[in-house]
Amino acid sequence: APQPRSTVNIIDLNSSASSLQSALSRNSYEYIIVGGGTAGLATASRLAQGTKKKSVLVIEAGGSGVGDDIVTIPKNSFSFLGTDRDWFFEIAPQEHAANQTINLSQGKILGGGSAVNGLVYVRPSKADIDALELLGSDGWNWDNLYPVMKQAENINSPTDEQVSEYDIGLTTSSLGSGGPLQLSFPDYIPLQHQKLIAAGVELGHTLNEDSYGGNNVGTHYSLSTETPSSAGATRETSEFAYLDTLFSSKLTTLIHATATKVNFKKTKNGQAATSVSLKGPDGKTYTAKVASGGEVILAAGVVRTPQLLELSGIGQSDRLTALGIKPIIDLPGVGENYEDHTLTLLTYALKDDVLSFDALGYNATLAAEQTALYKTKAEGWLTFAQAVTDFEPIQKMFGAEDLAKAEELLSTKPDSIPQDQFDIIKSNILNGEAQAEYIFFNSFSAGNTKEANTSYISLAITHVHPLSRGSIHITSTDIDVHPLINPNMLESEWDLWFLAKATEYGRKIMQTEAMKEILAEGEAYPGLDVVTNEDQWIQFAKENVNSGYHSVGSASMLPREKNGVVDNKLKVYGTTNLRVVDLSAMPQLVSAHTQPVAYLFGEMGAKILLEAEK
Ligand SMILES: Cc1cc2nc3c(=O)[nH]c(=O)nc-3n(C[C@H](O)[C@H](O)[C@H](O)COP(=O)(O)OP(=O)(O)OC[C@H]3O[C@@H](n4cnc5c(N)ncnc54)[C@H](O)[C@@H]3O)c2cc1C
Repeated sequence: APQPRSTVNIIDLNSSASSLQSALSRNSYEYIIVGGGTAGLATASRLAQGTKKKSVLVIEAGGSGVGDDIVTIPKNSFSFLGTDRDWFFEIAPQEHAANQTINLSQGKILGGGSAVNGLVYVRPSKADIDALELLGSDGWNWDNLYPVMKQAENINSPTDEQVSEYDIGLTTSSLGSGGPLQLSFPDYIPLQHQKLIAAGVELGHTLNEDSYGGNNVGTHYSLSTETPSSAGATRETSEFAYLDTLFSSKLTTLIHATATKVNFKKTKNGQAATSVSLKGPDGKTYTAKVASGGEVILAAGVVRTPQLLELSGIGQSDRLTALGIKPIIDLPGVGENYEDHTLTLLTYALKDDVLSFDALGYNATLAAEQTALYKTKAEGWLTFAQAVTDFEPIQKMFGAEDLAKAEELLSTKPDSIPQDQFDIIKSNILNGEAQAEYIFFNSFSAGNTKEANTSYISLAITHVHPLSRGSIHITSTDIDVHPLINPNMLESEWDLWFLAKATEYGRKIMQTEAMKEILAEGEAYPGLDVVTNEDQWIQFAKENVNSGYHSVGSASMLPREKNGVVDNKLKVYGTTNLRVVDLSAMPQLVSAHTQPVAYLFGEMGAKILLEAEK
């Protein structure tokens, strides 16, 4: 059960900066975790519970999500955009995508991405996980990591009512039980989302009721990171799941505290982290000291972990020197090998009697009813964020001509991807692993022809294994200046063509008999007569590509000679005691949403550190 907040040791620098100053000057910490996000809090809580040492400190730039409706109500996912829980990142103009600049909001809050994301909880495939070992990280394979993924989880099986109302099938034994992270199905699943399963089946997709066991291909109901209605139907974040349940008095968490640099001393075994500099809301700099034998663990996310490494003198020496930073470790991989899922959206109006979240905006009675239902019984529309996903391989999506074209495009390695990553992805594509994901956003989410009093739905089409690789680098020594974020979207010809074809296939899904039962005539965006041939779909993909908010790779776990930044113990090359546990260490994207991988890395970080104590 969650601990009462008064027992969880959180120091808010907004209100207690002066007491912190004295606490930090008196104490040093065996483990300092920079970033209290998805992976960071999993590592911190597990470490604090298991360590024989005395103290664990978390430094988080944002505040707490407790009592915050934007965080806790599942329906409000994505409502953090543009609020003070948002880092406001933006991707640099994308040369291969019509020079678009693209939003890359990320959570600036305890829980990080887990506090603001779409709540989708889906498992990567066995092949995605085995790729880690193939890329050079011994021991990082499905057989070893599947139990670690399960250790994070507590599956709440669908209730009898949910099974009978929605026909939910799920192999629950493929999920963990007894872990801190509550997973469940929302009380309410809109009809249009249910139809996505029927549409897939109509097109010959596999109905996969065991998508958590290593094979994720097919259409299925998928779990959300939320508690069941019987426990309030609130979002699970790493704050609520880990910090509030795996209680340890050894753990101190600073909020509204921004780490600015890790400081080192040279030893015969490499650079040793001695302290972390941080900045409070008052602009003052504080120092958190690392105790003898202690470790610093970076968990600041895919954008800000490489930023901190570079600001601390670890990265491409020339780049650092040019900015006036003294390089202490020349590590060319820092900020490289970065990628994100690419995504397009198609929008459709629903028939008059089928309603989406848009109706909450034009029907005040419905909005009031649903709010009351949620507040009193934890039921109804507000419990819902997502519940259906469909992951498809090219063999299900394409006819013979397109399959031949795919083989032809894959005969040449694109420039930015290393050969071994390319070989793995290519063989997965040809072996029938999922390459495109289809989900609905339950509202008008793209286009400019929104009619009043009309409910819409948008189909999101994601390319899950892009080949293009980009980079994230600082351009300033100021922690508050965002790094230059360039995923290099659609650089590879395969990425562009596949995203275009997968989007076109999305329209096919929307033209099934199952969809005709709920959709109004036509297509609100882009329009059935606007995009009609392959060239137009390619242009559409270029001009409309979005980020899937699933960034990885900017401080990759790879061999050093392959541009790696951390080894298979998540330790930064050239250091004795600096680790990375967030998704910057994940070297390659998966055919899944990424929070389960962040929890996996968080759990692995603690496991590795606790084993090192033995
Ligand atoms: C809008 C959105 C929707 C998404 N939807 C889904 C979904 O439905 N399902 C899914 O599986 N995944 C989803 N994701 C992706 C998933 O949430 C992320 O991949 C995952 O949370 C990343 O975890 P992380 O630990 O690497 O980083 P984060 O969780 O982002 O944690 C980084 C933390 O570090 C803090 N921080 C950064 N810099 C500093 C600093 N200098 N000092 C102190 N603290 C710092 C940040 O505030 C943050 O709390 C979504 C992401 C977003 C942004």
